[in-house]
Amino acid sequence: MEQHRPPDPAIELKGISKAFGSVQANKGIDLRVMPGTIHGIIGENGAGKSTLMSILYGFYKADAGEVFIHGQRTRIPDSQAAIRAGIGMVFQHFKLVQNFTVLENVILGAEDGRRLRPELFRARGALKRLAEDYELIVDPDAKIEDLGVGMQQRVEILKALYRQADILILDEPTGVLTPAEADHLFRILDNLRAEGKTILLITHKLREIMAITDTVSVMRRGEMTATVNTAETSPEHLAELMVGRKVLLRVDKPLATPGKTVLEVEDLRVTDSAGVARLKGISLNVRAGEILGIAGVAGNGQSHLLEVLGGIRPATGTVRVNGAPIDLSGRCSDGQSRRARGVAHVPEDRQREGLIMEFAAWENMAFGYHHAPAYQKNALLMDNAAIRADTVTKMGHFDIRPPNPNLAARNFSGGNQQKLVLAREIEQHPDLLVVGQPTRGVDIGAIEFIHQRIVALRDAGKAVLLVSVELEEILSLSDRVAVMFDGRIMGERQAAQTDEKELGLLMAGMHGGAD
Ligand SMILES: Nc1ncnc2c1ncn2[C@@H]1O[C@H](COP(=O)(O)OP(=O)(O)OP(=O)(O)O)[C@@H](O)[C@H]1O
Repeated sequence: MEQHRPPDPAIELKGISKAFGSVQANKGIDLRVMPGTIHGIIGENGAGKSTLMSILYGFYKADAGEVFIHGQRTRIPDSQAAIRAGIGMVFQHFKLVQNFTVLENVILGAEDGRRLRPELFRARGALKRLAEDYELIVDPDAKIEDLGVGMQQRVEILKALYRQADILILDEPTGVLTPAEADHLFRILDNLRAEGKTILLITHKLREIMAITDTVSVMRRGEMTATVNTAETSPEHLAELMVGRKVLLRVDKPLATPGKTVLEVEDLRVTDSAGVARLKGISLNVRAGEILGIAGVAGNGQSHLLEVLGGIRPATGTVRVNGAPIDLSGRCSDGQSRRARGVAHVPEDRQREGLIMEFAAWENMAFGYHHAPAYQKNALLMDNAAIRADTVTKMGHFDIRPPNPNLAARNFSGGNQQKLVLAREIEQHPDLLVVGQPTRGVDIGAIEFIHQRIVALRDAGKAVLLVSVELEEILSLSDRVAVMFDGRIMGERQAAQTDEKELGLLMAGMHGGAD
């Protein structure tokens, strides 16, 4: 009788190692992923997930180890080789040409010496088929700059599929998506799996791992420590495998005892450079010892509110901190005076607004606080040694890895970059913390820690304004919740007296009953 040989794994890694200086980012990694499956990769910040994917995509050269694609030993010295091997990557920070159309972006780099016009014609047909087969619907003639992030991500996927990828790597694909966009992405991934494609999915969201993957591997400190069938595990078990201890998946906090009003916002209005009204008369207040959460689907004005409060976007209206009005001209230098007034700001986009990526961690730690007396040597000079020492202390408090103050911000993993910004702002013990998406890209152990620190700030009598697209985070951290829709506050609720359903209705612009 003929014996059926099991198929070769779509991806097999054997003994992959990679060091950056003294940091061993990957240590002898073995991994097998079967074709037609979705395989999740989880792990703490800095565990080495992105490094491993970069090796598979030919961005980094491994120091040791072998890659087999569908049973064939494959060398991947660059991304061209990865594409030839049928591997496609969907980046966190998209690499599309903004003023080109979707179609032009899809063929860019794939023309392969062929003539442009027939290639465009061919691509138009291919996009139509891909849209039908996988629900990957995008207008081929739209300019990238006019598309939202969810659509841009679809273009990245289309680009990979157009190049015949049958293995797709997605690194934190839902970090920038609205919940509806994330659901759509998962339908696309499901369709791709049904067609036999193999998908590697890096995410910190255990909910996503449980919902979509077949198997999941856990990385810890550069090693692959476990691989399990998703159906045989639970979020609690995965969290424990990842962090090596039990993790509280919900915040446990005492009731708030709010004091005097710290932040008063009255009739705040913003019109953007294209003349579109983004904030249409926002009024709210936050008292000492309470956390006000701002819920809302991304793009309803929350980012503009954060930027105004952070001093980097002009607005009309009134904002008072501890009773005194603050300047709303939006000049960057105003950030400094705000800090002197006890306002700390964690922007939503750590790479654009929170850090200077080429600067060392210690330089970033002084960013905005360079006038602090502890950082001054004398009237003219800053005390660099003191800033470095302070950075090391803060890195310890926030478990930032590696705890090297001289490393440039760009050489930290994404989650550790986020922790650098949070450490800088929270450790100032501000009267008012304005924080956007505090746990984006952050691992589950660090989320627990960051949540505890925000609650501790509240319990020390400080005021916190929290913006997050994660409804779970809003509900578990906030004392009061205000919902934003289309530049307005749709309603306000005590967090203990509302739920995801009611907030969801408000977030969709529907009034959910009495205010
Ligand atoms: N180009 C580089 N130079 C120096 N160190 C680097 C470089 N790239 C990554 N590292 C280090 O390698 C380690 C692994 O980083 P990697 O980005 O792979 O982690 P990760 O698991 O993807 O983390 P996160 O969940 O935070 O994105 C980290 O300690 C990081 O600081």
